[in-house]
Amino acid sequence: MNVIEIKNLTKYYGRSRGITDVNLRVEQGEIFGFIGPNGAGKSTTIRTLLGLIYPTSGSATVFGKSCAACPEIKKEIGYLPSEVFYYDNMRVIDLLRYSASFYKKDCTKRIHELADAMNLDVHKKIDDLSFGNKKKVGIVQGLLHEPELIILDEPTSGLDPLMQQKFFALIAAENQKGATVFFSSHILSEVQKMCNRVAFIKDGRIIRTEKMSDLQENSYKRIHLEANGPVTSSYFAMDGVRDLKMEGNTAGFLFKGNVNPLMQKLAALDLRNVSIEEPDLEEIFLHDYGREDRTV
Ligand SMILES: Nc1ncnc2c1ncn2[C@@H]1O[C@H](COP(=O)(O)OP(=O)(O)OP(=O)(O)O)[C@@H](O)[C@H]1O
Repeated sequence: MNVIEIKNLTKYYGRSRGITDVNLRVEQGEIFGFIGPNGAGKSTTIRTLLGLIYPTSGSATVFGKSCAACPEIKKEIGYLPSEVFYYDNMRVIDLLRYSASFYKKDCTKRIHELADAMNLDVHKKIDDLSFGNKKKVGIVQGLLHEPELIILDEPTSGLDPLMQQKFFALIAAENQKGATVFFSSHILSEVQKMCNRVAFIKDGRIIRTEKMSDLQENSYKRIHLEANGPVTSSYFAMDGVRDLKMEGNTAGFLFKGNVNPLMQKLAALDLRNVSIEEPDLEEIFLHDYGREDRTV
């Protein structure tokens, strides 16, 4: 079953483009990544799914119900916005109890489990929390009712690396229990760790939807090396190397494919330093996808 189904969705804010002709489906139990640069249309898509804004044309459904016509579907969604704003005078626990009061179940136990998992002191006043701790309040608030669909919009901004790990473990556990996750981000590595499939959005349009396993096999890595002597291009004359740039004792290039033959060749160099980086989004857009449309 498709938990999310978006068909030919277009949203204009007055005359300015939000998203154009977006098509997406997210199946039950998936962790689906939604990735794109600033202004691409991620939040617009999410706000439409939550029924906070209405499509100019096309449709969006969650659990088979129209997002525009059925505001009650919000109760089945756990939403973590990219930025959280609260009444500063409240205590964390009071805010969380207030949020829980919108659901027809007792969320007390889950509130404390989540707060413990995220090292959040629920007895503090919100005013006294750091940005990262406020973000944790948002995480607990989004998950306390054990939603069947979790929508995350840039969820890790403001969390330190340890908390990011804890957060991802929480989301993975919710997914294991059956929750479907829609995960919007502009950080590819974050999405790569978690997701089964990913859609790329740029300038309001989906330019590609890809299984994560295919993406990892097919994407270029950026390799930089510095040798103790001059480097010649013969070391890099092999399939999978492109955009080779050499200067003195250094070389930089993109590589796709089996790394073993490359490493064997490079082992002949007297290397001072080497780095292998995952490509950033722009590189993936530029080198792997261009501007073609393709979906799986
Ligand atoms: N309320 C609004 N009024 C007018 N234009 C808007 C509004 N909200 C978004 N837009 C425009 O819609 C486009 C998509 O914006 P959106 O916020 O959905 O992108 P995003 O991918 O979430 O970006 P970011 O990563 O920066 O949050 C942008 O061109 C933006 O300027």
